[in-house]
Amino acid sequence: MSIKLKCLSHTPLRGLNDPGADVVREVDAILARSRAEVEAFDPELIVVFAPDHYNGLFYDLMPPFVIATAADSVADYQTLPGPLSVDKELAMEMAKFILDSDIDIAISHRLQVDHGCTQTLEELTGSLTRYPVIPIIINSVAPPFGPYRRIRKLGEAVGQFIARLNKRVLILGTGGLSHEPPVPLLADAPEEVANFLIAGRNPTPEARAARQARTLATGKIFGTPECPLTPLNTEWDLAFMDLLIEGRLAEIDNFKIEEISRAAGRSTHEIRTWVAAFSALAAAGSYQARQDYYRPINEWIAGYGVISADVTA
Ligand SMILES: O=C(O)CCc1cccc(O)c1O
Ligand SMILES: [Fe+2]
Repeated sequence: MSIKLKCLSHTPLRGLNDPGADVVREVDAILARSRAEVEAFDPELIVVFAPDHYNGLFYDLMPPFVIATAADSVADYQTLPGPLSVDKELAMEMAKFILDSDIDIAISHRLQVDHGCTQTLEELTGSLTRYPVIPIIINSVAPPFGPYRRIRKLGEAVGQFIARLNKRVLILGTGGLSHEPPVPLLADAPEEVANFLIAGRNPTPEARAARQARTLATGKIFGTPECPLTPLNTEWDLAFMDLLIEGRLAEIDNFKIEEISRAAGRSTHEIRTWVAAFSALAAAGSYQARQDYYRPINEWIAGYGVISADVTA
């Protein structure tokens, strides 16, 4: 058994609204190094915990957790199109194991996934099909959310399953850290917006373009007084990464959803994917973790962080 973890922020504005060349080079370098590590590890399975941003999942039936036995990329922003190489049989076995562990999880036999899942896969493996993968989507964008302690339980069940496999497994978490991009809320939404949030799957190319233009326009002003959205919160991000690195996962059970939204932005809850990833790793053995990178990047609307960890025993 050999298990590695990488958690990193994603942002569809990477390459669309870049910060200065020095920062771009730094991030390119860290991603290149991460990708080389994955290549050297040669995982037999990738388990990716990811959010969805109203591309695959909508309020007509919004599940807290979904495991996919098959998944296609919606190719939003500049992400790759096409199917992911999901290990169908193993995904079903994992779903059964999770359910047997008293955790309710939805199963999709044909899930659409967005940049929240595919960007990190591409950055770390060069494609959507390089290795067998199991996507697990954790609702991080569409309130209400279950408490953080449920995310730990989900992660623990996945970690127990992985530990029995006798495979080289890479666990990924993607999203966060602090950030608040212009994602609409259902509460008080005008009818057109509500319709999109409830049943907006497979939008027209025009609707997708309009949405992406809105994200880009926000990226141009994010972090300035002109922008009403919650700014990035470096202090919050560093404290969260320290907590993970120091293995203080039990403290996450006290995380307050509304407090996090206020302090660090509504989409900060994408860190639920990091919580699940670390909980899975911790359930498989003791781990050692390191912070590879952190920088608050307004142009990308992201407290942008990268963490790696390995099971040591
Ligand atoms: O398209 C969307 O709805 C949101 C896009 C988006 C922007 C910045 C950081 C993110 O994590 C992210 O997902
Ligand atoms: Fe996101």
